[in-house]
Amino acid sequence: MKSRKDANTLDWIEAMEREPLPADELLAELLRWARAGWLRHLDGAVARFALELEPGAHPLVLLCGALVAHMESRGHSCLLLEELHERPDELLSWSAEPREALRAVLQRLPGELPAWLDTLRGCALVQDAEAVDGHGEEADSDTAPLVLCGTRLYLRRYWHYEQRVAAQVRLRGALREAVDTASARAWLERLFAAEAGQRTPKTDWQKVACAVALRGRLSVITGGPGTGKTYTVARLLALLLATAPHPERLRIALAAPTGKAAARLKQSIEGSLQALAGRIGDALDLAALTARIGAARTLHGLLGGRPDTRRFAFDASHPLDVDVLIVDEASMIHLEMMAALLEALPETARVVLLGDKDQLASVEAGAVLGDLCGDADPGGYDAECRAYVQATCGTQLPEDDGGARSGALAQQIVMLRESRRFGGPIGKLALAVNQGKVAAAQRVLRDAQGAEVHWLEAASPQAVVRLALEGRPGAPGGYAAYLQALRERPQGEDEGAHAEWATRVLTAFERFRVLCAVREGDWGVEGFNLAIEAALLRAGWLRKTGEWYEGRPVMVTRNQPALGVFNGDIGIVLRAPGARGALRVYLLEGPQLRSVLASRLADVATAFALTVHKSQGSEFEHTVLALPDQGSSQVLTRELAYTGITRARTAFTLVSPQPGVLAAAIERKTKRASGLREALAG
Ligand SMILES: Nc1ncnc2c1ncn2[C@@H]1O[C@H](COP(=O)(O)OP(=O)(O)OP(=O)(O)O)[C@@H](O)[C@H]1O
Repeated sequence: MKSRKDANTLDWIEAMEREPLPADELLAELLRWARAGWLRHLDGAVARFALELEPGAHPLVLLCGALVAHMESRGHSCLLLEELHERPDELLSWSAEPREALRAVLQRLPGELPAWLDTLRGCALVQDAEAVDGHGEEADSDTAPLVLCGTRLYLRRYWHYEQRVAAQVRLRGALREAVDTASARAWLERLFAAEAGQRTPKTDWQKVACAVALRGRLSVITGGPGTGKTYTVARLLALLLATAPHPERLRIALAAPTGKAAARLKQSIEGSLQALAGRIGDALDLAALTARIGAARTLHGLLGGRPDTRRFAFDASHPLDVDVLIVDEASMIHLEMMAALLEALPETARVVLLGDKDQLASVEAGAVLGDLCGDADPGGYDAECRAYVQATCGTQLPEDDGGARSGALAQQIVMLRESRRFGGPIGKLALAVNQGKVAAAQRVLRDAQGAEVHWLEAASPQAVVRLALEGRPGAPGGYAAYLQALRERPQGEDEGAHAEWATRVLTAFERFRVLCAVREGDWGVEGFNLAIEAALLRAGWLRKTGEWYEGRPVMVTRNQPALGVFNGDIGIVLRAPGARGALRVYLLEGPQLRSVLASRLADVATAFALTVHKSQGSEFEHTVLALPDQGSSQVLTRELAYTGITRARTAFTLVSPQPGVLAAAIERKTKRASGLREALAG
C-alpha cells in the first residue's frame, strides 16, 4: 500500500508530465524539496533569488542554481551538467522519492545537452567562463551569480576560488630556484646516509622529495601514514639551511588546518632534527635551525583570520613574512583556504604541502590535494626532472606508463610509498581498502581477528559502548586509562602537580577513540556520545553536575580566536587547582598545556565519539570505527574507511551492523566534481 506522501508525489508527477514547466511552479517544487530535507533551505533560496533577479529566467536555470548550491554543500566545487543530463540518479545518489521527483522535473526540461548549455548561456544569471577574466579578477560587469565553464556550472564564488588556486599553482609550480647540484648531492647523501643495518631502497623517494622541493617554490609530498613525510621535511629544512646563501635569515613557518595537527608537526620535526643532529654531528647548526622555526599555527591563525569575515589580515597586498612554509594535513585544506594561503605567500617563498591524497577530502568544497596529486602514483616526471634527480640523488626514477602529463606541477610532486609504521594487519587492511580490494580487506579482518585488528561484523551500538568501557582482548582498556587518571587528582593547590595531572589525563584520553561515519542516530556521534556518557555515569566513573562537569571531553566546533581555540580542538573539563577551583577546559598542543574557562567556551560538543572527518590529523593507539547501516550510503565511502583505519596506531576495531557495510563503503570511491585539473593544464 502506498503512503499518503507517496500518493501525493505520484499525483504531482503525473500532473507534471502533462504540462510544460513554468518557472514559478518549479520554484515551488524546489522549495518543497527543501522542506522535505532533500535540499537545504539555502539551495531553495538560491533558486528563489535567481527568479527575483531575473523574473523571466528559464526553469532550467533555477533547477541548476539550486543543484549547484546543493552540490557545493556536498563538497563539490561545481555541478557536472553532463552527469545531470545523462545520469542524474548517479550524480545525486538520492533515495527513491526525491529521485522520482527530480526525474519528473527533468522530463519537463527536454533537450539535448547542447540545448541545455545554450539555454544557460542565454540567461543573464549565467556568465560564460570565456568572458570572465581568467585570473579571477572580478570586473564590475561580472555580476552573474553562476558561471558556466564547458559543461561545469559554478556558483561564481567557487569558480573564482578554483581559478585563483589554479593561477597560483601554475605560477609557483613553474618557479625554479638555481641549485648547485654537486653540493646538493653531497648534502643529500649525508642527510640520508643509511643507518647501520638499514637497507637502501631502490628509489629513495624521501631523498627525491627533498631534491625536488629544494628547487621549487611549490612542492607536494604525499604518502600514507608513517611513510616519513615529516622525517623527510625535517631533512629538507636541514638541506635548505645547508645550501641557503644566508641561512641565518631563513624564516620558517609551520602550519596545519587544525591546532592539534600543527602542534604535532612541530613536535615531530623537532624530534627528527634532534635525532639528525646526533647523526651528522656539528656539520650543521640544527639547534639554531630549530630555534628559527616559528610557532606551529593553524592556517586560520597564520593568515590572521578575523571573526565574522572571510577576509584575512594577510593576503596578496599584505604577504606573510616567511621564506619557507611547511603545511601538514593538506588533504583537509578546502578550495577557499588554499586560494587565500597561496595568495598570501610572497612570490619568493617556498611552500611545501604534506598530506595523504587518499584521505577524506575537506569538509568544505574542493579536493585540492587529490586534484594536485592526480599524477602522483605513476609519477609523470619529464626528462629534465629525471636528469635533475639523477644529478642530485644519483637515482634513476622508474619509468611510468604514461610519461609526463600535467606539466610543471607534476615535477614538484613526490609520493612516498613505504610505511615505516604499519607493517602488520592495520597496514595491510589500509592498503586493501585504498586499492578497493573488498575480498582482501575482509580476509585481513577475518584472518587477523586478534590483537591488532578485529571485526564485530553484525554488532549492535551497545558493542561500541562496551569497547569504550572495557576494550577487547588484545586491546584492553577503552577509556579506562583516562578514567583512572581522572581519579588521581592531586590534593592541594600545587599548580605544577595539577598541570602534570591534567597532562596525564589528556594524554590518556588520546589513547582511545570511537569514530563514526555519521553525526546522527544510534550509530552516529550524537548517539554514541550519549550512550558512552550514560554508561560512564552509571558505572560511577563520572559525576555529572551540570552541562560542564569534571572529566567531560569536549571538541570545539567553531573557531574562537580570541580564546585561542579552533574548530576541532579537543580538551577535557577539569577543576582548576584547589577545592573551589573553577571548571576549565584543558587542552594539549604538543607538550604545551593550556586552559580556558569552561563558561567562556560557547561552541563545543562532547567528544567520546568523533566523526572520521574530525579525527583527521589525529591518531589513537586503539581506534574503533563504527560504520552505520546501508541507509547512510552517501557518506560511507572508501576514503572514509581508509581514513578511519589509518587513525589507529596499534589496534583497530571495526564495528558494523551487517558485514556488507564494509564492502559497500570500499566500493564507493568519492569523486568530487572540480575543474581544477583542467584549469591547471590550461
Ligand atoms: N628513512 C627513514 N629511516 C628511518 N626511520 C624513518 C625513515 N623515515 C621515517 N622514519 C620513521 O618512521 C616514523 C614515521 O615517520 P613520519 O612521522 O615522518 O611519517 P609521516 O608520514 O609524517 O606520518 P603521519 O602521516 O602520521 O604524519 C617515524 O618514527 C620516523 O622517524
